[in-house]
Amino acid sequence: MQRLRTFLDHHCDNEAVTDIIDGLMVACKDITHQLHLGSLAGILGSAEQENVQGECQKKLDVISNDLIKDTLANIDAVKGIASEEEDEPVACNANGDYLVLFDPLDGSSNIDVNVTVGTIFSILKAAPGSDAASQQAYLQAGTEQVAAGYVLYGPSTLLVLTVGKGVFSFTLDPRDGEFFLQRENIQIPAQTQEFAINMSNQRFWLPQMQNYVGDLLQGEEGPLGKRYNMRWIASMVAEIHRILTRGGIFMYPYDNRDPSKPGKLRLMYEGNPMSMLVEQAGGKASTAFENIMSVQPEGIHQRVSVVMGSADEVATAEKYHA
Ligand SMILES: O=P(O)(O)OC[C@H]1O[C@](O)(COP(=O)(O)O)[C@@H](O)[C@@H]1O
Ligand SMILES: [Mg+2]
Ligand SMILES: [Mg+2]
Repeated sequence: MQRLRTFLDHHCDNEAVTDIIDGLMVACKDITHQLHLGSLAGILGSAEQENVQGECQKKLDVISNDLIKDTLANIDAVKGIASEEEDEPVACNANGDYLVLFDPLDGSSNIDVNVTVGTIFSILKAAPGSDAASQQAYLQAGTEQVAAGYVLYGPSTLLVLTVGKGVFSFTLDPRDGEFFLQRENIQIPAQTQEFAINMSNQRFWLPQMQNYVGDLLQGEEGPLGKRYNMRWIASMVAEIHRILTRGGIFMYPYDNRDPSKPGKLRLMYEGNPMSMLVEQAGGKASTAFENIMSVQPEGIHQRVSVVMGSADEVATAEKYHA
């Protein structure tokens, strides 16, 4: 079995990116440990404070953010970081060439019920002379990502990674703290009969999305002519991992619950990295109107509509919006 570092040394022809991914995994192993301790360490529950997006932070959101931030700040190649849990970007090493954007703990509403959560990350090259303390340095489209991935904290801790040459997954062996290569060149089946969406928002979606999901629900009696199954874990990492394992379509579309928040998921550290993984695995990642990775970001915490997974099914969803 191949160790992560050995794999990266052969597969990733960029030493700086290898160091960043390797370093990031040190923090993710610490997060695994904290999650395993859970209530024994008194770290479940709310941190009694809000992040910049007005969302109530969990203690573990804050702990995970600090672990990743401190680890990355000590890696020479990292020029700056942007996180869901930081209002503004944080400059790290002036001589670094890379920017790391992350969601330290995705699906954190699931922590207290002991359901799968994850860390999502995206790595961008910093423009020469850019100021890593300013948002402007980070506002690059998803197509510019040099690497992306997530760590899923479930029954096992897994890393799923792309450096632009396919998607690979690694399992953490808790006995020696090493990640080992498990699946190579992961491919998402083009067709599916499984969808994931939070149905409780149905009345807030655009009419096009209501029509599409309405037709999914009609199954073999409707225009799509097949019966669908539904899943909703409320943890994007877990949903995307299912899709990378057996196909499916995951949607968190625009809705009009709150006009200041068109869509729930964040472009730069949720939408873009997951889109890179899905596309590298032969799937499709769309806002329902355009490719997510083509969206030009205007802010690091910008939200985006997400429709991603099996290529043919995402294309069908897009047709309803054409
Ligand atoms: O609670 P809802 O509306 O079902 O939303 C669930 C979605 O929100 C998220 O939890 C957002 O991520 P955070 O937990 O990092 O804020 C996704 O993982 C998930 O898909
Ligand atoms: Mg998230
Ligand atoms: Mg989060």
